[in-house]
Amino acid sequence: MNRAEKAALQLQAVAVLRMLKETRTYDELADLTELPAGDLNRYVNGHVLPGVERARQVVEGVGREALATELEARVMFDDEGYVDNSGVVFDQPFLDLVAPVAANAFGFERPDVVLTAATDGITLGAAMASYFDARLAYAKKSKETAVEEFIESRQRLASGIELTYYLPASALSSGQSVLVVDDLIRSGETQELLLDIAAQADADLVGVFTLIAAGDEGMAAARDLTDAPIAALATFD
Ligand SMILES: O=P(O)(O)OC[C@H]1O[C@H](OP(=O)(O)OP(=O)(O)O)[C@H](O)[C@@H]1O
Ligand SMILES: Nc1ncnc2[nH]cnc12
Repeated sequence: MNRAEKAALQLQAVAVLRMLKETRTYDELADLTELPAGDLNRYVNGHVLPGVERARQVVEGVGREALATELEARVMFDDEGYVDNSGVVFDQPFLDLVAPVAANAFGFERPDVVLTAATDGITLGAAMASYFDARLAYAKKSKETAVEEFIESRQRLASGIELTYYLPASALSSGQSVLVVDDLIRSGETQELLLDIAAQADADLVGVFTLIAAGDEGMAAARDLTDAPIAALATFD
């Protein structure tokens, strides 16, 4: 890890601690993190930065668990099992915290491109792309005006409806490394289309990350399509 990467990790830990502090006293934060309350106060107020090892523990351990708990509290299911995740995907600062935690906890390599599906994947995709200093590409259900060449992927869903995603061909090139992300994986149909687009582009898949796995069907479908790591921040039955 070079100096800049260490500094970034230390600042991420401070951001995680500040998020946790919003709903906790310093004593509660000390219990949760097993760090002294006085030190935590100095980190949260920006007077001192946590050391690199402490920062790593906060980001990988406490950060991941706390973000998963926060995510679970914000996601609503209706009577038919549909997910309302607007409390998460509309909150860019929250997603900006998820990105480093997910990247560190699940060990994704830095990609050249983060690929997602419009619409709800875009804010997570932007957070991940910004964290990795990578480009963001999002496939859409319609063709962008004035773009001439697309990579497109179509499949007939279980419902009989056909779903097509289009990505401007210039957004993903042969040999580029790509991390596929989305807010939700349920049936896995969207993942199949995104992974097919990555394969058509001849890109190298470094992994798949979703905020929410609703059941295992979609995660299993994605696992069948790649050996790259596949991770969810939270899983719901
Ligand atoms: O695993 P699956 O069953 O494919 O479901 C997951 C997909 O469903 C949602 O998008 P949706 O198709 O509702 O489009 P939207 O983001 O435009 O709402 C979500 O953002 C994922 O992309
Ligand atoms: N909001 C949603 N909830 C559950 N499954 C979905 N598949 C696509 N959108 C969904």
